[in-house]
Amino acid sequence: MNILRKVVKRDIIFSSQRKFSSQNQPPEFLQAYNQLFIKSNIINELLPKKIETIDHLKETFPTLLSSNRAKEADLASVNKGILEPAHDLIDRGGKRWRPALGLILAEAFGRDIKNLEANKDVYYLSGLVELVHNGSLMIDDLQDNSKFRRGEPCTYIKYGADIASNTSTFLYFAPLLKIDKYITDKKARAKILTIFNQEMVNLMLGQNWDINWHNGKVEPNANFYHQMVVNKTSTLPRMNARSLGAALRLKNSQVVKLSSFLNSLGAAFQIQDDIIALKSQEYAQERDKYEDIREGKRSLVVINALKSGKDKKLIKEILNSHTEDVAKLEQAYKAIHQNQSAFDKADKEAKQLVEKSWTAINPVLPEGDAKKKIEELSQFIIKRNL
Ligand SMILES: CC(C)=CCC/C(C)=C/COP(=O)(O)OP(=O)(O)O
Repeated sequence: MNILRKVVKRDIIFSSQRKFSSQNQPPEFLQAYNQLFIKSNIINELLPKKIETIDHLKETFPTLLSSNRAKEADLASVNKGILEPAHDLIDRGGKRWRPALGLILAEAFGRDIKNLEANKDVYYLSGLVELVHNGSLMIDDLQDNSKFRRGEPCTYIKYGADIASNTSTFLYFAPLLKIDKYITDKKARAKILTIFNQEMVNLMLGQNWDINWHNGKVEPNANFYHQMVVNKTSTLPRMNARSLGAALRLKNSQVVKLSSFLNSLGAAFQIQDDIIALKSQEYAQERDKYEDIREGKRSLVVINALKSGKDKKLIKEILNSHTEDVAKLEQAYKAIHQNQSAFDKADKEAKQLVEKSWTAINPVLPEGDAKKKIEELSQFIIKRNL
Protein backbone atom coordinates (compact mmCIF):
# COMPACT_ATOMS: atom_id res chain seq x y z
CA MET A 1 0.00 0.00 0.00
CA ASN A 2 1.26 3.46 -0.80
CA ILE A 3 1.18 4.89 2.68
CA LEU A 4 1.47 8.47 1.51
CA ARG A 5 -1.79 8.07 -0.37
CA LYS A 6 -3.76 8.10 2.85
CA VAL A 7 -2.14 11.15 4.39
CA VAL A 8 -4.78 13.61 5.49
CA LYS A 9 -4.42 17.29 6.17
CA ARG A 10 -1.96 17.98 8.95
CA ASP A 11 -3.73 19.10 12.10
CA ILE A 12 -1.66 21.42 14.15
CA ILE A 13 -1.66 21.98 17.90
CA PHE A 14 -5.21 22.81 18.83
CA SER A 15 -7.57 20.07 19.69
CA SER A 16 -10.56 22.03 18.41
CA GLN A 17 -9.13 21.83 14.89
CA ARG A 18 -9.26 18.05 14.97
CA LYS A 19 -12.04 16.18 13.29
CA PHE A 20 -14.31 15.50 16.25
CA SER A 21 -17.98 14.98 15.52
CA SER A 22 -20.21 17.65 17.04
CA GLN A 23 -21.48 15.53 19.99
CA ASN A 24 -18.00 14.56 21.10
CA GLN A 25 -16.16 17.85 21.12
CA PRO A 26 -13.35 18.20 23.63
CA PRO A 27 -14.20 20.62 26.42
CA GLU A 28 -13.63 24.21 25.26
CA PHE A 29 -11.25 24.97 28.09
CA LEU A 30 -8.77 22.35 26.79
CA GLN A 31 -7.79 24.75 24.02
CA ALA A 32 -7.16 27.56 26.53
CA TYR A 33 -4.80 25.29 28.53
CA ASN A 34 -3.10 24.16 25.32
CA GLN A 35 -2.55 27.82 24.47
CA LEU A 36 -1.08 28.53 27.89
CA PHE A 37 1.18 25.52 27.48
CA ILE A 38 2.39 26.80 24.10
CA LYS A 39 2.77 30.36 25.40
CA SER A 40 5.00 29.09 28.21
CA ASN A 41 7.40 28.00 25.41
CA ILE A 42 8.55 25.14 27.64
CA ILE A 43 8.87 22.62 24.79
CA ASN A 44 11.23 24.89 22.85
CA GLU A 45 13.15 25.78 26.01
CA LEU A 46 13.76 22.09 26.67
CA LEU A 47 14.29 21.20 23.03
CA PRO A 48 15.12 24.00 20.58
CA LYS A 49 13.83 23.61 17.03
CA LYS A 50 17.29 24.22 15.61
CA ILE A 51 20.84 24.57 16.91
CA GLU A 52 22.43 27.50 15.10
CA THR A 53 25.99 27.70 16.45
CA ILE A 54 28.49 25.63 18.40
CA ASP A 55 27.92 27.90 21.41
CA HIS A 56 24.19 27.24 21.15
CA LEU A 57 24.95 23.50 21.09
CA LYS A 58 27.07 23.74 24.26
CA GLU A 59 24.52 25.93 26.00
CA THR A 60 21.66 23.54 25.13
CA PHE A 61 23.53 20.39 26.12
CA PRO A 62 26.04 21.68 28.66
CA THR A 63 27.29 18.21 29.55
CA LEU A 64 28.18 17.35 25.95
CA LEU A 65 31.81 16.34 25.71
CA SER A 66 33.81 18.04 23.05
CA SER A 67 37.41 17.65 22.17
CA ASN A 68 39.64 20.58 23.00
CA ARG A 69 40.38 20.94 19.33
CA ALA A 70 36.72 21.25 18.41
CA LYS A 71 36.04 24.69 17.05
CA GLU A 72 33.24 23.26 14.99
CA ALA A 73 30.80 20.35 15.16
CA ASP A 74 28.33 18.68 12.85
CA LEU A 75 25.26 20.71 13.77
CA ALA A 76 23.37 19.61 10.67
CA SER A 77 23.14 16.04 11.99
CA VAL A 78 21.82 17.21 15.35
CA ASN A 79 19.21 19.32 13.59
CA LYS A 80 18.24 16.78 10.93
CA GLY A 81 18.72 13.64 13.01
CA ILE A 82 17.05 14.66 16.28
CA LEU A 83 15.46 18.09 16.46
CA GLU A 84 13.61 17.99 13.15
CA PRO A 85 11.99 14.54 13.60
CA ALA A 86 11.16 15.34 17.24
CA HIS A 87 9.48 18.65 16.44
CA ASP A 88 7.79 17.19 13.39
CA LEU A 89 5.90 14.77 15.64
CA ILE A 90 5.36 17.25 18.49
CA ASP A 91 3.99 19.95 16.15
CA ARG A 92 1.40 17.56 14.76
CA GLY A 93 -0.39 18.29 18.01
CA GLY A 94 -2.62 15.63 19.42
CA LYS A 95 -5.24 16.20 22.07
CA ARG A 96 -2.61 17.28 24.60
CA TRP A 97 -4.84 16.30 27.52
CA ARG A 98 -1.83 15.15 29.57
CA PRO A 99 -0.09 18.55 29.90
CA ALA A 100 -3.49 20.26 30.28
CA LEU A 101 -4.45 17.92 33.12
CA GLY A 102 -1.15 18.74 34.88
CA LEU A 103 -1.92 22.46 34.67
CA ILE A 104 -5.50 22.00 35.87
CA LEU A 105 -4.40 19.82 38.79
CA ALA A 106 -1.91 22.50 39.87
CA GLU A 107 -4.72 25.03 39.61
CA ALA A 108 -6.97 22.86 41.74
CA PHE A 109 -4.30 22.90 44.43
CA GLY A 110 -4.08 26.68 44.47
CA ARG A 111 -1.70 27.76 41.69
CA ASP A 112 -2.64 30.70 39.46
CA ILE A 113 -1.59 28.90 36.31
CA LYS A 114 -2.04 31.95 34.06
CA ASN A 115 1.01 33.42 35.75
CA LEU A 116 3.66 31.65 33.69
CA GLU A 117 6.66 33.05 35.58
CA ALA A 118 5.37 31.88 38.96
CA ASN A 119 4.61 28.38 37.66
CA LYS A 120 7.76 27.42 35.79
CA ASP A 121 7.96 24.20 37.82
CA VAL A 122 4.42 23.16 36.82
CA TYR A 123 4.99 23.96 33.13
CA TYR A 124 8.28 22.10 33.23
CA LEU A 125 6.63 18.95 34.57
CA SER A 126 3.92 19.11 31.88
CA GLY A 127 6.61 19.69 29.21
CA LEU A 128 8.71 16.81 30.50
CA VAL A 129 5.77 14.41 30.33
CA GLU A 130 4.70 15.66 26.89
CA LEU A 131 8.20 15.11 25.49
CA VAL A 132 8.49 11.64 27.00
CA HIS A 133 5.00 10.85 25.66
CA ASN A 134 6.04 11.86 22.15
CA GLY A 135 9.22 9.80 22.46
CA SER A 136 7.19 6.78 23.52
CA LEU A 137 4.79 7.17 20.59
CA MET A 138 7.69 7.41 18.17
CA ILE A 139 9.16 4.07 19.25
CA ASP A 140 5.72 2.50 19.79
CA ASP A 141 4.92 3.10 16.11
CA LEU A 142 8.09 1.29 15.10
CA GLN A 143 7.38 -1.60 17.48
CA ASP A 144 3.76 -1.85 16.33
CA ASN A 145 4.58 -1.45 12.64
CA SER A 146 2.06 1.40 12.47
CA LYS A 147 1.63 3.52 9.37
CA PHE A 148 0.22 6.83 10.57
CA ARG A 149 0.49 9.01 13.62
CA ARG A 150 -1.68 12.12 13.97
CA GLY A 151 -2.61 12.04 10.30
CA GLU A 152 0.90 11.72 8.84
CA PRO A 153 3.34 8.86 8.21
CA CYS A 154 5.03 7.65 11.40
CA THR A 155 8.47 9.06 12.22
CA TYR A 156 10.28 5.79 11.45
CA ILE A 157 8.69 5.72 7.99
CA LYS A 158 9.50 9.35 7.27
CA TYR A 159 13.02 9.46 8.76
CA GLY A 160 14.11 5.82 9.19
CA ALA A 161 14.06 3.34 12.09
CA ASP A 162 17.58 4.34 13.21
CA ILE A 163 16.68 8.02 13.53
CA ALA A 164 13.29 7.29 15.15
CA SER A 165 14.65 4.91 17.80
CA ASN A 166 17.51 7.24 18.73
CA THR A 167 15.32 10.36 18.82
CA SER A 168 12.74 8.55 20.92
CA THR A 169 15.31 7.64 23.60
CA PHE A 170 16.71 11.15 23.42
CA LEU A 171 13.26 12.53 24.23
CA TYR A 172 13.19 10.39 27.39
CA PHE A 173 16.42 11.86 28.78
CA ALA A 174 17.18 15.29 27.31
CA PRO A 175 14.40 17.17 29.19
CA LEU A 176 15.87 16.01 32.51
CA LEU A 177 19.09 17.97 31.82
CA LYS A 178 17.23 21.16 32.70
CA ILE A 179 15.55 19.99 35.90
CA ASP A 180 17.75 22.18 38.19
CA LYS A 181 16.58 25.30 36.42
CA TYR A 182 12.87 24.62 36.93
CA ILE A 183 12.69 22.60 40.14
CA THR A 184 14.80 24.66 42.49
CA ASP A 185 13.86 22.90 45.71
CA LYS A 186 16.46 20.15 46.20
CA LYS A 187 14.18 17.77 48.08
CA ALA A 188 11.41 18.05 45.48
CA ARG A 189 13.96 17.54 42.71
CA ALA A 190 15.33 14.37 44.29
CA LYS A 191 11.78 13.02 44.69
CA ILE A 192 10.91 13.84 41.07
CA LEU A 193 14.02 12.09 39.76
CA THR A 194 13.09 8.97 41.74
CA ILE A 195 9.50 9.13 40.46
CA PHE A 196 10.76 9.58 36.90
CA ASN A 197 12.99 6.54 37.16
CA GLN A 198 10.24 4.36 38.70
CA GLU A 199 7.61 5.36 36.17
CA MET A 200 9.91 4.93 33.16
CA VAL A 201 10.61 1.36 34.26
CA ASN A 202 6.84 0.84 34.68
CA LEU A 203 6.27 2.24 31.19
CA MET A 204 8.57 -0.29 29.62
CA LEU A 205 7.19 -3.20 31.64
CA GLY A 206 3.70 -2.23 30.47
CA GLN A 207 4.88 -1.91 26.88
CA ASN A 208 6.63 -5.27 27.11
CA TRP A 209 3.35 -7.00 27.96
CA ASP A 210 1.63 -5.27 25.06
CA ILE A 211 4.40 -6.34 22.67
CA ASN A 212 4.46 -9.96 23.83
CA TRP A 213 0.72 -10.25 23.45
CA HIS A 214 0.61 -8.68 19.98
CA ASN A 215 3.27 -11.22 19.05
CA GLY A 216 0.89 -13.97 20.17
CA LYS A 217 3.35 -15.24 22.81
CA VAL A 218 0.79 -15.17 25.62
CA GLU A 219 -3.00 -14.80 25.50
CA PRO A 220 -3.87 -12.17 28.16
CA ASN A 221 -6.98 -12.26 30.32
CA ALA A 222 -8.76 -9.16 31.66
CA ASN A 223 -6.62 -9.09 34.82
CA PHE A 224 -3.40 -9.20 32.80
CA TYR A 225 -4.83 -6.41 30.67
CA HIS A 226 -5.48 -4.11 33.64
CA GLN A 227 -1.95 -4.68 34.92
CA MET A 228 -0.62 -3.76 31.48
CA VAL A 229 -2.60 -0.51 31.07
CA VAL A 230 -1.89 0.97 34.51
CA ASN A 231 1.74 0.66 33.51
CA LYS A 232 1.63 1.46 29.81
CA THR A 233 -1.03 4.18 29.69
CA SER A 234 -1.63 5.56 33.19
CA THR A 235 2.10 5.96 33.81
CA LEU A 236 2.85 9.35 32.27
CA PRO A 237 -0.13 11.27 33.68
CA ARG A 238 0.60 9.55 37.02
CA MET A 239 4.26 10.59 36.75
CA ASN A 240 3.08 14.17 36.22
CA ALA A 241 0.69 14.08 39.20
CA ARG A 242 3.20 12.44 41.55
CA SER A 243 5.85 14.98 40.51
CA LEU A 244 3.39 17.82 41.05
CA GLY A 245 2.77 16.32 44.47
CA ALA A 246 6.50 16.80 45.21
CA ALA A 247 6.69 20.31 43.72
CA LEU A 248 3.49 21.52 45.41
CA ARG A 249 4.29 19.71 48.66
CA LEU A 250 1.03 17.82 48.73
CA LYS A 251 0.38 15.32 51.48
CA ASN A 252 1.26 11.73 50.78
CA SER A 253 -2.39 10.72 51.21
CA GLN A 254 -3.38 13.25 48.50
CA VAL A 255 -0.74 11.92 46.11
CA VAL A 256 -1.91 8.34 46.68
CA LYS A 257 -5.47 9.35 45.76
CA LEU A 258 -4.27 11.28 42.70
CA SER A 259 -2.34 8.22 41.53
CA SER A 260 -5.35 6.03 42.03
CA PHE A 261 -7.48 8.51 40.02
CA LEU A 262 -4.98 8.42 37.16
CA ASN A 263 -4.66 4.64 37.22
CA SER A 264 -8.38 4.32 36.55
CA LEU A 265 -8.58 7.26 34.15
CA GLY A 266 -5.58 6.03 32.13
CA ALA A 267 -7.11 2.55 31.87
CA ALA A 268 -10.43 4.04 30.73
CA PHE A 269 -8.57 6.17 28.17
CA GLN A 270 -6.78 3.12 26.75
CA ILE A 271 -9.95 1.01 26.55
CA GLN A 272 -11.73 3.86 24.77
CA ASP A 273 -8.72 4.50 22.51
CA ASP A 274 -8.82 0.90 21.35
CA ILE A 275 -12.59 0.97 20.81
CA ILE A 276 -12.12 4.11 18.70
CA ALA A 277 -9.37 2.42 16.66
CA LEU A 278 -11.82 -0.33 15.72
CA LYS A 279 -14.98 1.74 15.36
CA SER A 280 -14.56 5.42 14.68
CA GLN A 281 -14.96 6.86 11.17
CA GLU A 282 -12.76 9.80 12.16
CA TYR A 283 -10.00 7.43 13.24
CA ALA A 284 -10.27 5.45 10.01
CA GLN A 285 -9.73 8.72 8.13
CA GLU A 286 -6.77 9.79 10.24
CA ARG A 287 -5.04 6.43 10.49
CA ASP A 288 -6.18 3.08 9.18
CA LYS A 289 -9.11 1.00 10.43
CA TYR A 290 -7.05 -2.23 10.29
CA GLU A 291 -4.10 -0.79 12.21
CA ASP A 292 -4.69 -2.64 15.49
CA ILE A 293 -5.66 -5.89 13.75
CA ARG A 294 -2.49 -5.85 11.67
CA GLU A 295 -0.53 -5.22 14.87
CA GLY A 296 -2.27 -8.17 16.54
CA LYS A 297 -3.18 -5.91 19.45
CA ARG A 298 -4.91 -7.51 22.42
CA SER A 299 -7.24 -4.66 23.32
CA LEU A 300 -9.99 -5.28 25.86
CA VAL A 301 -12.51 -5.67 23.02
CA VAL A 302 -10.29 -8.33 21.42
CA ILE A 303 -9.73 -10.10 24.75
CA ASN A 304 -13.53 -10.17 25.20
CA ALA A 305 -14.05 -11.40 21.63
CA LEU A 306 -11.48 -14.16 22.08
CA LYS A 307 -13.18 -15.27 25.29
CA SER A 308 -16.68 -15.68 24.00
CA GLY A 309 -18.29 -15.53 20.61
CA LYS A 310 -17.93 -16.98 17.15
CA ASP A 311 -14.81 -17.18 15.00
CA LYS A 312 -12.34 -17.07 17.91
CA LYS A 313 -9.86 -19.27 16.09
CA LEU A 314 -10.06 -17.24 12.91
CA ILE A 315 -9.61 -13.92 14.75
CA LYS A 316 -6.60 -15.23 16.66
CA GLU A 317 -5.00 -16.65 13.50
CA ILE A 318 -5.33 -13.37 11.60
CA LEU A 319 -4.13 -11.29 14.57
CA ASN A 320 -1.04 -13.47 14.95
CA SER A 321 -0.26 -13.42 11.23
CA HIS A 322 0.38 -9.63 11.08
CA THR A 323 -0.86 -9.84 7.54
CA GLU A 324 -1.10 -6.93 5.08
CA ASP A 325 -3.77 -8.84 3.12
CA VAL A 326 -6.80 -6.53 3.18
CA ALA A 327 -9.27 -9.39 2.60
CA LYS A 328 -7.98 -11.22 5.67
CA LEU A 329 -7.88 -8.02 7.73
CA GLU A 330 -11.49 -7.32 6.75
CA GLN A 331 -12.46 -10.88 7.75
CA ALA A 332 -11.07 -10.36 11.27
CA TYR A 333 -12.52 -6.84 11.42
CA LYS A 334 -15.99 -8.18 10.58
CA ALA A 335 -15.71 -11.11 12.98
CA ILE A 336 -14.75 -8.80 15.86
CA HIS A 337 -17.56 -6.37 14.98
CA GLN A 338 -20.12 -9.16 14.96
CA ASN A 339 -19.48 -9.60 18.66
CA GLN A 340 -21.34 -6.55 19.93
CA SER A 341 -21.13 -7.73 23.52
CA ALA A 342 -17.30 -7.58 23.32
CA PHE A 343 -17.65 -3.84 22.61
CA ASP A 344 -20.45 -3.30 25.15
CA LYS A 345 -18.46 -4.97 27.93
CA ALA A 346 -15.36 -2.88 27.18
CA ASP A 347 -17.43 0.29 26.97
CA LYS A 348 -19.10 -0.48 30.30
CA GLU A 349 -15.73 -1.15 31.88
CA ALA A 350 -14.34 2.22 30.67
CA LYS A 351 -17.37 4.04 32.10
CA GLN A 352 -17.07 2.21 35.43
CA LEU A 353 -13.36 3.08 35.58
CA VAL A 354 -14.09 6.78 35.11
CA GLU A 355 -16.69 6.59 37.90
CA LYS A 356 -14.16 4.79 40.07
CA SER A 357 -11.50 7.37 39.27
CA TRP A 358 -13.89 10.09 40.34
CA THR A 359 -14.64 8.38 43.65
CA ALA A 360 -10.88 8.31 44.34
CA ILE A 361 -10.27 11.96 43.67
CA ASN A 362 -13.52 13.64 44.71
CA PRO A 363 -12.68 13.88 48.43
CA VAL A 364 -9.15 15.24 47.90
CA LEU A 365 -9.79 17.88 45.26
CA PRO A 366 -10.66 21.30 46.66
CA GLU A 367 -14.10 22.47 45.43
CA GLY A 368 -14.00 24.98 42.58
CA ASP A 369 -13.73 25.62 38.89
CA ALA A 370 -10.63 23.46 38.37
CA LYS A 371 -12.34 20.47 39.96
CA LYS A 372 -15.29 20.83 37.56
CA LYS A 373 -12.87 20.93 34.63
CA ILE A 374 -11.14 17.75 35.79
CA GLU A 375 -14.52 16.03 35.90
CA GLU A 376 -15.43 17.30 32.43
CA LEU A 377 -12.07 16.18 31.03
CA SER A 378 -12.58 12.71 32.54
CA GLN A 379 -15.99 12.46 30.88
CA PHE A 380 -14.54 13.54 27.53
CA ILE A 381 -12.03 10.71 27.73
CA ILE A 382 -14.79 8.12 27.50
CA LYS A 383 -17.15 10.03 25.19
CA ARG A 384 -14.69 11.10 22.47
CA ASN A 385 -14.46 9.40 19.11
CA LEU A 386 -10.92 10.45 18.15
C1 LIG B 1 7.76 2.35 26.40
C2 LIG B 1 6.73 2.66 25.39
C3 LIG B 1 7.15 2.70 23.98
C4 LIG B 1 5.47 2.88 25.77
C5 LIG B 1 4.33 3.17 24.86
C6 LIG B 1 3.27 3.94 25.57
C7 LIG B 1 2.00 4.12 24.82
C8 LIG B 1 0.84 4.52 25.64
C9 LIG B 1 1.89 3.95 23.48
C10 LIG B 1 0.65 4.10 22.69
O1 LIG B 1 -0.23 3.08 23.00
P1 LIG B 1 -0.96 2.21 21.91
O2 LIG B 1 0.05 1.45 21.09
O3 LIG B 1 -1.99 1.44 22.61
O4 LIG B 1 -1.66 3.35 21.06
P2 LIG B 1 -1.70 3.64 19.52
O5 LIG B 1 -2.77 2.78 18.99
O6 LIG B 1 -2.04 5.11 19.44
O7 LIG B 1 -0.35 3.33 18.95
